Amino acid sequence: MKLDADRGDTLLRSPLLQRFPCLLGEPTASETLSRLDSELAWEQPRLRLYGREHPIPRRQVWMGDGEAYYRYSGQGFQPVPWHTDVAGIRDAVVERLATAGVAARFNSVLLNRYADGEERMGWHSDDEPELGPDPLIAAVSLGAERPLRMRWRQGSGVAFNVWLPHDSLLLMGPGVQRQLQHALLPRRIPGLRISLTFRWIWPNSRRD
Ligand SMILES: O=C(O)CCC(=O)C(=O)O
Ligand SMILES: [Fe+2]
Repeated sequence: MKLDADRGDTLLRSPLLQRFPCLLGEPTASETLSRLDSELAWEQPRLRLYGREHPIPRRQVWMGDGEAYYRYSGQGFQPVPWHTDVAGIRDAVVERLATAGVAARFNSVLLNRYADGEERMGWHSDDEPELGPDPLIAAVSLGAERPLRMRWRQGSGVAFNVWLPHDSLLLMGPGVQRQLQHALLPRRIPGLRISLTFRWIWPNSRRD
């Protein structure tokens, strides 16, 4: 059982897309979900889309080391300091990936809070310049199981769903952002979901 969790589930070999179950275990995973929900200062910034401003259809917190300044849709985000639980999840991710033979480091995380299946994130790749040319991104899911929809940016490959159960980890390896886009589309799935997408922001890449 332990071995299977360590090896995970390889969804794509090139670029590497791999899903691991049971990152934190219970009751830690469920307790962490409710602590993050109640303790973090969730924000709903307004972003400009096609010349009009809209509140994002979810809530978020940008967290990390002080140097991990990030620009996204024309706005800058200064990270809030690490919450103890989130630092613990970061360390568990690094350890699980190391066991799977993947070396990774993270100085920042975007936490996304989806109150229910109506809340969502549109099509995008995580390809901002501060992430470097071929970022490795690790996404942890807590709460309601929803599919991350993936589609190829070029060619005729078919789109597919990656279901992300409570307490799972999805590794998006180098090349995933360059070759694919992903989205969390609205679905009739009830329940709170919080995702944590861990990244490495190159220090001194501030663009403003
Ligand atoms: O909520 C998710 O699983 C997707 C989050 C995401 O794509 C991101 O934070 O860039
Ligand atoms: Fe993303």
